[in-house]
Amino acid sequence: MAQKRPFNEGKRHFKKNKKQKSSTGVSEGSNEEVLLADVRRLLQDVKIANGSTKEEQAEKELPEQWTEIDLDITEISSTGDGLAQKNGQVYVVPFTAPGDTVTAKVVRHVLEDSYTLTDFLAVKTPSKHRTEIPPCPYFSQCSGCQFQHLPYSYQLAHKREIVEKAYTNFSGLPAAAVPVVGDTIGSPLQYGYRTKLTPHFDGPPMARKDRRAGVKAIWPGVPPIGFMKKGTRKTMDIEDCPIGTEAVRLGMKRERRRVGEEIEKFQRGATLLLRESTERVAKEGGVEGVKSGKVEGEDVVGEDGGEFVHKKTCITDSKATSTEYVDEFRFDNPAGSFFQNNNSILPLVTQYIRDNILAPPTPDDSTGTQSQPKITKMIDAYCGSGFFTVALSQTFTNSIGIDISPQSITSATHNAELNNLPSDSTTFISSDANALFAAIDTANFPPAETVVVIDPPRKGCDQGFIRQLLKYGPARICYVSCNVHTQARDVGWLVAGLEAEGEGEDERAMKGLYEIESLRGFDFFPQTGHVEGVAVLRRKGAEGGVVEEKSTAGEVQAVAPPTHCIEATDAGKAS
Ligand SMILES: C[S@@+](CC[C@H](N)C(=O)[O-])C[C@H]1O[C@@H](n2cnc3c(N)ncnc32)[C@H](O)[C@@H]1O
Repeated sequence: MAQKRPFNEGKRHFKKNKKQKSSTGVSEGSNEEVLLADVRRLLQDVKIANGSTKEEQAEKELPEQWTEIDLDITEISSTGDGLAQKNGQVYVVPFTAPGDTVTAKVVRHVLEDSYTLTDFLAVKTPSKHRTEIPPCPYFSQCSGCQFQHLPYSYQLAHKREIVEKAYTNFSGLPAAAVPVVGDTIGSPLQYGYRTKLTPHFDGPPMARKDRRAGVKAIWPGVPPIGFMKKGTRKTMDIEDCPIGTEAVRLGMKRERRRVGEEIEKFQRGATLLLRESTERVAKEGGVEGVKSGKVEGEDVVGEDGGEFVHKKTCITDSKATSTEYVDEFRFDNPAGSFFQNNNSILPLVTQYIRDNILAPPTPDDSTGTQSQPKITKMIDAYCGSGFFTVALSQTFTNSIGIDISPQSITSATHNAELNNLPSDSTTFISSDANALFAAIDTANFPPAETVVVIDPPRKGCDQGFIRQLLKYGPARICYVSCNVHTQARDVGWLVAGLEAEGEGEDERAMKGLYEIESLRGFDFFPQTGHVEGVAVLRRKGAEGGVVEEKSTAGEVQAVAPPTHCIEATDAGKAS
């Protein structure tokens, strides 16, 4: 059993956790930061429950590294790992459930933050929540999916709690400013949903100078091809991944075989791309449909797509074009570039946004008439290849999208054309999101008639963007995010406001103009600890700050170019 050693005995036995708090004191939404918030709250609860003092906790003894320890799991953290508390220390144990008693191996104590990372070894007494038999043989080793032992309803309830905690821990808002978080919307497919997987393999051991000198790599055999082993930097050999779509799983088998046969051609490790692509074939005209199987040497999966048959294949060339359909809309992209990875849930997300961003205007009490104009314009910030612009196009008379990647803007422009969106009402800007507001013509996009959809990368928006958004003051904001922690931080800024900065910045405009109307998670990634957050914000009106029809974000310029796309260099000068 575990040997004991005194806490913090002088020498640091375990590697210090380098990535700690953000230098700005503001959440960066990192795993460490999110875990730490859960650890602190759990320790606080324990302290309140047993009245222990800081000094008493400092007396605690910790087991030696690599020893085994039995633990009672009480909750799952927002990072997806189980948490147990023993003698004032929190133990983080992956692949567990609240109510489990498990044996774990001590990997690393994070002394300054009172938690310990462990490896899961075995269940001694199972939790009543542990009802599912994980279909994946790599469960409890692969870092990909932690929740296969939990029923889906439990996963959804847990993800609701993640959203709730994110707003408690990172928004800085009082509880009264955050609405009750709605139930998480589940994914229609809970396995077989991922349209993209990127397994990888490591290169052979080789001196750096030999590699630089171009010495040919010697492979001792075919290396493991797969995903990271949980808690390590080692790649596990993974033959199959049941969260991938059928076409992607077939592609995985084919690519593994190819790499095995051609390993000598590789000079170093590589990441493999597996991206599903769909061809729609009409059912009429004598075409019966496409059966799954080999067609001209290629693996094809035939699926019923309503009026159509969907021929699904797996693309491995990152520059080749992959096609996806969401409702009646078609999206073409370079296979290696960003597109949402769970096609099955996308129609639910776009329908939800449609239903929620156009909620009826509030009636004017004195006259009984509608006091706010109808929203008819959309700005799609961080638009990628135009998914939201295109999928929501029928709801708006004018849309404009912005993305920092010129390649994404080329795809967005192409996707608008593919879906017959007129170029005078749908435009895209290739630039940093911060350039957006200088390019907006408030005559074409009056704030009171405009919704801004925001879907940034995991790190969220920066304050510069939020500042400009507050100055512009659209009637509604719909914030979609793959990191609910940075989303909570940014929504906190929009609701509570920011300090006015420098001379000339309108203090009123920096006041919180917004209230959160609705908030919930969408389960884009079943079986994993991730949740996509969708927050809908409403401008409060005159009492919340300025309500101006003119942007103060910079020079106002017309945005009505003859084509869909405005080049980055022209972002502020569109005319
Ligand atoms: C999560 S993706 C969303 C894409 C798109 N909304 C979709 O659903 O396909 C985030 C996008 O933000 C873009 N991006 C990252 N930093 C940016 C910035 N500073 N300004 C504008 N776009 C940015 C990326 O190129 C990427 O396309």
